[in-house]
Amino acid sequence: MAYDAFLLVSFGGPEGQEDVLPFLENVTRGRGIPAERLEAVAGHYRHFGGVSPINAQNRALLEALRPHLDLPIYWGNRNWHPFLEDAVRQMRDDGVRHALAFVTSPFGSNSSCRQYQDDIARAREAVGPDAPVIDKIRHFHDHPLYVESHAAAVRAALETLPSRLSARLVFTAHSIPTAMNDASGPGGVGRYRAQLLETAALVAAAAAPELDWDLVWQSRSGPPQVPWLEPDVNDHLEALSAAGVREVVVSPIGFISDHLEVIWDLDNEARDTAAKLGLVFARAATPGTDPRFVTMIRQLVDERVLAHSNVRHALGTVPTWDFCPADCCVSPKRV
Ligand SMILES: CC1=C(CCC(=O)O)c2cc3nc(cc4[nH]c(cc5[nH]c(cc1n2)c(C)c5CCC(=O)O)c(CCC(=O)O)c4C)C(CCC(=O)O)=C3C
Ligand SMILES: [Fe+2]
Repeated sequence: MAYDAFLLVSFGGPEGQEDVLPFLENVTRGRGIPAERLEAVAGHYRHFGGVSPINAQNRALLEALRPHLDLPIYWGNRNWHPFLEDAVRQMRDDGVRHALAFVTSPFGSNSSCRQYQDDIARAREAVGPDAPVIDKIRHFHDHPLYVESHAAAVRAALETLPSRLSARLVFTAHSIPTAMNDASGPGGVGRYRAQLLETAALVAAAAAPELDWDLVWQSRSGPPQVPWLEPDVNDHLEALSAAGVREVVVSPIGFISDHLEVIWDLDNEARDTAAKLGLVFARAATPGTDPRFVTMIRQLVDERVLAHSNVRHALGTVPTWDFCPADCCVSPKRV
């Protein structure tokens, strides 16, 4: 396939106190998030001066990628500047015809895949008929370099523990409504949780096959009466402590960099929970600009540009594809 641009597509985050509320409005418009939850999340951003770490992390990723890509690079977010629509307009003005998009989430679900594709479609529509065609790069939840990047971080975190032999690995990902999980994948097969279980198993096997591990969830939102994936990481730490576990490594395999959810919900909240329980707690790093992760992106681009569809680096058995079927992760839209 002849691509003439690379587009990084991400979530976006506020870059100052005055950005916090308009950003949260963009994220939660029509989504029924309770006011108390929004207040709390606004407080997390305010705690860091109203600055989300995510935009700086994307800038750093683009700088790390630049020497590895032969294509012009663009960047657009769903929820904050630089917006996707502006990036698509710039591409159009620069004469780009067919861009390849890397979305900063490895997994399927309405929130982590379909929503990004819908937003790309909306941005193209806004720009008009001469907007470039934009293809999304496939899921990479079991790419050997995604797995190895997290596994190396788990090994490094284990090194910091007094007695790594009795440690428990606790893998975390962003919780989503159970109905959204059930509807993820073609025809609704619970693909989000299935992919995360596969990532967790692969990272555990690569990092410390002798240790027990669990997959749990973090950063639940939404109204309390709507069921989301459980258990929450904090509840799980209590259960582990009650069962006699003394040391944990928490590895956020659902995140590619240290988003606000990682630095607040894990480094503040979960760490506090662990401290109250007397658990030794180490948080494993996310890929960020790890050279393995950067190389993975290069490989995913090559996979599409060279159209060597028989060369798909993948360690697991949950299938991935270049173009999502029309019925993938569509319904229910939002709960
Ligand atoms: C699966 C998933 C990912 C991982 C995949 C991906 O990366 O896309 C993710 C990432 C992120 N989520 C983020 C921020 C927020 N997510 C929210 C709300 C929600 N997230 C959801 C799911 C996910 N979210 C859902 C189902 C909701 C409910 C509303 C809805 O149905 O859409 C809210 C509203 C307040 C609240 O938390 O209630 C905020 C502020 C940021 C930026 C962080 C930063 O600034 O560093 C990032 C990377
Ligand atoms: Fe989110």
